[in-house]
Parts: sequence; C-alpha cells; structure tokens
Amino acid sequence: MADLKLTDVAKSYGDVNVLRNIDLDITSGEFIVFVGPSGCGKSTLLRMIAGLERITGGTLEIDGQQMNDIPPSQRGIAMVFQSYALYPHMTVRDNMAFALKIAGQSKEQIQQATDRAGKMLQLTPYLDRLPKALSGGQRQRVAIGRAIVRDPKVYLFDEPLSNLDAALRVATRIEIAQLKESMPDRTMIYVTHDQTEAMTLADRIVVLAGGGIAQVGAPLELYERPVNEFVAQFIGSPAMNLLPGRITGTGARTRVRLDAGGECEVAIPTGPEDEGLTVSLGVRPEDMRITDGPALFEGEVDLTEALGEVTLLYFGTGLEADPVIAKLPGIHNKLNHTTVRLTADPEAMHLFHEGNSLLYRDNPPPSAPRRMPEPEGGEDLDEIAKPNPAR
Ligand SMILES: Nc1ncnc2c1ncn2[C@@H]1O[C@H](COP(=O)(O)OP(=O)(O)OP(=O)(O)O)[C@@H](O)[C@H]1O
Repeated sequence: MADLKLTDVAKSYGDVNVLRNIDLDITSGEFIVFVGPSGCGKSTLLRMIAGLERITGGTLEIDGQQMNDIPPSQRGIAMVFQSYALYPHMTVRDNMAFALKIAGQSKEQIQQATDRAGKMLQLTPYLDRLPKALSGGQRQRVAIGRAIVRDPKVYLFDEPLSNLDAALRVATRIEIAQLKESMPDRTMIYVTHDQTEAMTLADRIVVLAGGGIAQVGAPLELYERPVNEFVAQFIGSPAMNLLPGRITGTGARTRVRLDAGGECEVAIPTGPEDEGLTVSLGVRPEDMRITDGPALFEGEVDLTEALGEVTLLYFGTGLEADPVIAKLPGIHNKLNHTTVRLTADPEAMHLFHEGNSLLYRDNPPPSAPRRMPEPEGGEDLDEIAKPNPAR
C-alpha cells in the first residue's frame, strides 16, 4: 500500500512562492506523471514528496501518516535522478548494494536483492563492471536498480530518460512500463518534458502551471477534454490551434463564425444566451483535413514539413492564432505555397470562452482543481486554470 495525499501543499523560497494550493490524492499502485512548463515546480514537488525539500505549507500524508517532518530515509520512497547519481568507483552490484549495506542488511540479503534487481533489469552480465564501462541506458538501469533493491512503496523519477538518445529513450521507457507492470502495488511518480512518456506511462497526468494544478486526468481525458486553453495547448504536439470567433447559432450543436472568415459547427451544446459570445475554436492539427466543401479555414501554405508518415502545413493568418498548423497523413510537400481549404469533424473541435472550455461549464470534471492558484510574481498566468467559465 502507498496512498499519497497532498493537502494545500505550498513551497516558497523566501518571498518567492513556487507552488501553492496543491491538492492531490494518489492511490496505491498508480503511475502519476507531472508535466508543465519549465520552472513550474515539477521537480520541487517531487523533491518535497521525497523529503529533499522542506514543505513550507500544507501536509503530505503517505498511507495516512503525516510525512512533513519525516526524514527521506524513513518515508519508504526511492528516487531515480536524471543524472543517474552512481558512485564511479563502485561496481554495478556495489552501487545497488550501497543503501542496503548502510541499512545493515546481511550479505545473503544483499546478494539476493542485487541478483533480483539485476535480473529484472537485464543487468546480470554487468554486475561486476564499473559505471564507466556501461552505456547511458545501462547506467540508468543501474540507477533504477538502486531504487528496486530497497523495495520502496513509492518510486520517484525525475526526468530519468532525458540524458539518453532517442532510441535508448524508447527502449528504457518500455522497460519502465514493464517494471511498473511487474510491481502493480507500487506507486510511481514521474517528472518529464516528453509528451510520449507522459501519454504512454501515466495512469493520470498532473498538469502543473502557474504554481498550481491546471488539470489532473487520464492521458486521453486531457487530450480529448482539456479544461482550459492552457491544457489544450500543452497536451498534444504540435499544439492545438486556437482560432478566434463568435457564436452565431446555438442548440445541441453550436455554430461558430471565425474572425478569419470560415464557419463551422461544433458538437458542444449552447443555449440562446450564448448567441454572439466570443470564443476560441480549438482544433488539433491532426484533426484538420483538406476539403472542397465548406471550410473552417482557408489560407496559403507558408511552409510544409514532410516527416514521412505525416506532413505539417503552416499557415500565417495575421491573427493572434498564428501559425495555424495542419498535420496530414502522408507526404504533401507539393502543397507549399498553394491555397488550401481545411475542415474538421464537429465532434473533434473544442470551444473556449475566456480561456475555459464550454464543455465543462455546467459540469466541472472531478479532476479539475477545487481551488485555483492566484497568479503571482508578474507571471502571465491569470488565464491558466481559472474556475469554470464565467460568462
Ligand atoms: N533553491 C532555490 N531557491 C530559489 N528558487 C528555487 C530554488 N530551487 C528552485 N527554485 C525555483 O523554483 C521554480 C521551480 O523549479 P523546478 O526545478 O521545480 O521546476 P521544474 O518545473 O522542474 O523545471 P524544469 O522543467 O526546467 O526542470 C523555478 O522557478 C526555480 O527557479
């Protein structure tokens, strides 16, 4: 068992508030991923859970026991760092055994634990090597092995794959997913900048922004039903297009006229009072397709990027929405500098008013935070994670 409960957790360094109002319930066995822009406090939050940073407000409980003042070694937690943090003069086995020796375990216990971890991580042939004789991926596996031998209740990973090249990243990501499957009752919390890691590893993603939580939810919930423009643009790559417009027809489906000229229908219900409301139409690049019929957007392609399986088309609109991006399956570099008409399915589009999704107006998701962070320190954060849309 390893349930974690964070209640109103805050962190400040002197006068600088880095995190505030963090409420989060993590259930035993969950794989939680923290994402958010650089400097939003992901590592700080992880380090507070580990006990490496003092919690300056609120409480952290693990299995019902308050942990604020419990030293890291007594929290039942192990942390894996981006930098591996291996002892260069010790063999792989000694690196993994180190914490167990300090804890006074017997030789047999240590041998058993390191053999087991070596086997789980396919490190058995390397147990007598020094870290310098290992690849980056193998070193990171040793770092994970050091955590495993201690058999913690909670694993914390701080960008563990970011020093690896692309192919090793994929291989090690899959190993971490398999590791989680082999330890279903262990809780894992993972910080990353990598969308693929977040989307594929997480049971739930926590999007941090502006010192607070913008949304918590299953990866596809955040992708399909973002609560606000910030989450909509943060999850998914390239980011969701946001096209300014106005509601011109209401009902079970909503009609929108875009400032750039196009028109479309969105499968989100609105009432007569919404007539004329200014909105942003959210369309993911991968949901756009070329049409001969009515278009929601028409423009000249400024640039194409053919990536093989998909082609990205970039359009300048002269509006705030620049550039509008479409992601089409296949190779379409001949479309460069041609005029293209684009549409998308009504079910695939989103509507935001003053930054917040109209989808949640009368029906806030349980994952949306109860209290929103106040913007602070001159950061332009007031559009992030507001309560449900005010009209
Ligand atoms: N010891 C410290 N003293 C003052 N400010 C700090 C200290 N440590 C971190 N910060 C600040 O706290 C904020 C959050 O830092 P943190 O490293 O947690 O962000 P992050 O989201 O993990 O960033 P990144 O994605 O770039 O790794 C940053 O603005 C950082 O400058």
